[in-house]
Amino acid sequence: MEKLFIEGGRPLSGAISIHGAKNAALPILAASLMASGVHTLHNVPDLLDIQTMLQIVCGLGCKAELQGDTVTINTATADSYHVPEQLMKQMRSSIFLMGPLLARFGRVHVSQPGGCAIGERKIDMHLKGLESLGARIEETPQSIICTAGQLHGADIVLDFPSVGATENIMMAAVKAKGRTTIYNAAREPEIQDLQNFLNAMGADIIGAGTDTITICGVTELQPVAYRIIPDRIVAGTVMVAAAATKGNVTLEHVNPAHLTSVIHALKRAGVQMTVGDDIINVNCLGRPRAVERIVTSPYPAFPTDLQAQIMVLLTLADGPSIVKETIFEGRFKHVDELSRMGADIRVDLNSAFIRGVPRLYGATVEATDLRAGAALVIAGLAAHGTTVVEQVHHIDRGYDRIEQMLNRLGANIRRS
Ligand SMILES: CC(=O)N[C@H]1[C@@H](OP(=O)(O)OP(=O)(O)OC[C@H]2O[C@@H](n3ccc(=O)[nH]c3=O)[C@H](O)[C@@H]2O)O[C@H](CO)[C@@H](O)[C@@H]1O
Ligand SMILES: C=C(OP(=O)(O)O)C(=O)O
Repeated sequence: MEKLFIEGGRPLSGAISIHGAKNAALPILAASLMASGVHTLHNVPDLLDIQTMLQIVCGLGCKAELQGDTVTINTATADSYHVPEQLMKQMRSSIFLMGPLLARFGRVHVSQPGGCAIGERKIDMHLKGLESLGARIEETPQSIICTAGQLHGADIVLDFPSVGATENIMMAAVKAKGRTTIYNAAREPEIQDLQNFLNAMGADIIGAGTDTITICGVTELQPVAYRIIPDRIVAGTVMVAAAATKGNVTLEHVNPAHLTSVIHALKRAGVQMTVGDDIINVNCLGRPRAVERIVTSPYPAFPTDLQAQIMVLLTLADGPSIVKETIFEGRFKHVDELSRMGADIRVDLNSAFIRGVPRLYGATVEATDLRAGAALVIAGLAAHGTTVVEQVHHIDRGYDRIEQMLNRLGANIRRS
């Protein structure tokens, strides 16, 4: 098992280009199955989850490879609607195969998806949505078999604006007969990216980015070339790392509009932020200011995927802060690890009460999930002494060689 060895105490400085978004690339890769032929996807990050998705689509009969940041995928040879349990278990995003396979083959055989241990993460809204479109679902603890003749449009009201359920239903509805409207849809930028990709293939979708998405069924889709949006969570992670190390970093190839809540939170923490068309400069001169309250919520509010990272900054602030997590019930696992580095945090239900300390100290800590792991890397960069982060494979799910990215900004991180 690889570990990261971080020598802390060096301010990050310089410029860095942000890679493509995992959470956009994964559903788009799955959606490419719906149009037979050769697709070219640009700005695809080289991540563990992307490799897993490529393994899955190859297992379904496609030919796919990642070269540089470009995936070429030939879906013409796809001949299976069964995703083996061992691959399903490796990531949550394996569930994105349901909508596309149902749309292409009228049948899909999967099992419960895996992914970060950050909560129960049910898939009931995905399944209810597909049922509304006319799919029949047989669910056992081992497998989910979903069949349909011709899917039909439907009005679907989500109980909660689930990102994954919105995307799965959108994909399944693209070739359904008639019109589907998803109410209380999630509004994340990755959903807009999926809409743009599907429309480029010939779908007829409007409304992504709002809470009402309308999909008019079409019969034909064509393969396309498409560029994935920048990863707003990787960008946010670097922004917090720059601030926590009192650094001065310019992020390039980002979309500042996707980061409004994060920029706002950092400004409240006293960090100087300068925003251009596709660049953001982060400059932190002194100790961060405490922030009375940060609450995670669906987009455009503060993202749960940056909750652990911003908490690190607040552990170093000049007073008390509160971070409330409203999306996932098990997303405070980094708190115990940060406490081992000298942070003063008390958790009560879904709120973390943080009392800022002047400094953190290096320790051996465990990445329990992807973003908790990223937060520990930031803590290690800001801490005095050496931090060892174990279970790095979690971090590799969402960051393309995090140590190389941060070392380009002056960090001292070794993987071994
Ligand atoms: C690949 C991807 O895009 N992952 C993102 C996606 O995950 P994901 O799509 O899994 O997140 P959801 O928006 O679906 O989950 C939000 C909440 O709804 C619950 N829920 C969800 C579906 C369902 O059928 N039933 C149900 O109860 C979940 O347990 C959770 O409490 O959005 C999350 C919330 O922004 C992010 O943290 C993840 O990085
Ligand atoms: C929770 C995350 O991803 P996933 O939904 O793929 O587990 C994440 O990206 O932080």
